[in-house]
Amino acid sequence: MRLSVEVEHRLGEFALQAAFDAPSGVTALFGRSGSGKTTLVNVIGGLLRPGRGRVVVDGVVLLDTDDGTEIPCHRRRIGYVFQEARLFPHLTVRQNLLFGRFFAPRRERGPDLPGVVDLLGIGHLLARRPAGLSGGERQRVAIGRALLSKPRLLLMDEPLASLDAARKAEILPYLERLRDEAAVPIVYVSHAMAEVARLADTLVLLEAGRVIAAGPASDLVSRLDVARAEGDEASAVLEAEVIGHDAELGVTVLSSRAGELRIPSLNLPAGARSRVRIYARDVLLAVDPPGRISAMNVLPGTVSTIEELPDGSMMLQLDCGDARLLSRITRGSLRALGLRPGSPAYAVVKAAALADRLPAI
Ligand SMILES: Nc1ncnc2c1ncn2[C@@H]1O[C@H](COP(=O)(O)OP(=O)(O)OP(=O)(O)O)[C@@H](O)[C@H]1O
Repeated sequence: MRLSVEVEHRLGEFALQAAFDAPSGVTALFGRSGSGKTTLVNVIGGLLRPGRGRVVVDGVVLLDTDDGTEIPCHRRRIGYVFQEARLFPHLTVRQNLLFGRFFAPRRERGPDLPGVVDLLGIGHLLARRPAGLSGGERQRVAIGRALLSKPRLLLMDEPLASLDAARKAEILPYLERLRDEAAVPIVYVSHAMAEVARLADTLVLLEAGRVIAAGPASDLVSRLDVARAEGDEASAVLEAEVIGHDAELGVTVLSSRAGELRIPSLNLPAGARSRVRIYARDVLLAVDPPGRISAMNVLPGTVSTIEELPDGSMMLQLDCGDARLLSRITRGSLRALGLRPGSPAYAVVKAAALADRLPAI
């Protein structure tokens, strides 16, 4: 499956001129408020006809203004999940879910009610009405309803934005399951890097109506321009695989493109995949291999870029193995270490810094 989008559109003062291509999986549209994310989603979904545009999902042309192709919104087979769940208040959860199924083309393959209920963990809610659900539960039902319409694409516009931190944490693992188990591509709008780092396979960065970068999320998150915008939250994201556990040391060992990582024990079997988000503020640098040290992760690398941040601190990008890490240190530390682009250095990260960065399973 591939998603291909090209749009040119004016809205008053605002000009959207954006194009991107994405493979299957989760494609995050990421950018500040007003950068054009929702406008782009509305074009994909067919709620807005752009001045010029082409939208192709899995080889099916949904829109091509050049040759006049325009499949109407209700026939695009696109599932929507908005910031608020928008469930029918007078219907039970089961009836809300079945409402989604009502729109599913009979001949198409897709998830069934028991499969969706199991995927989203909403079996115990089926007889309830939306008013009796938490915000996170409501969103899970809204996702289930969208999935049961057998969409060829799921559009999620800031689905977690109206939830508090605890509800976000509760729902994220379900979104991960959705990504990993349901064969539906997802376009996910967000301006929260924490969500993007956890969920996105592809990242499309929007700024003032333009795509400033698009590509694999793990490569883009650690780019300096992204890091600059993220400030204290700047990070690198590594895809990792569990190699094993050391019960005595209380750690789980993961392999990643940057090298082996040790993190506090995780309840995952060997071979399981996980993502690790490493914040620039948690990465210390050493010129020589540190000797006796409490930090469990020492990753050799080479400094590739150094940049001063607006607050006077320094952001260094480090090539470690096949991956890129970020480290934020003071100007004084940089001077003391004498690091320059091309200098070898060791990235030092304590295991505990990686503890709460992992998906709860
Ligand atoms: N009908 C309209 N007329 C004029 N300008 C509009 C109209 N609708 C949206 N805009 C402008 O287009 C720009 C992009 O809006 P859009 O909603 O796509 O941004 P966004 O990235 O989704 O923002 P947010 O994260 O706040 O939802 C904004 O500057 C907005 O003010």
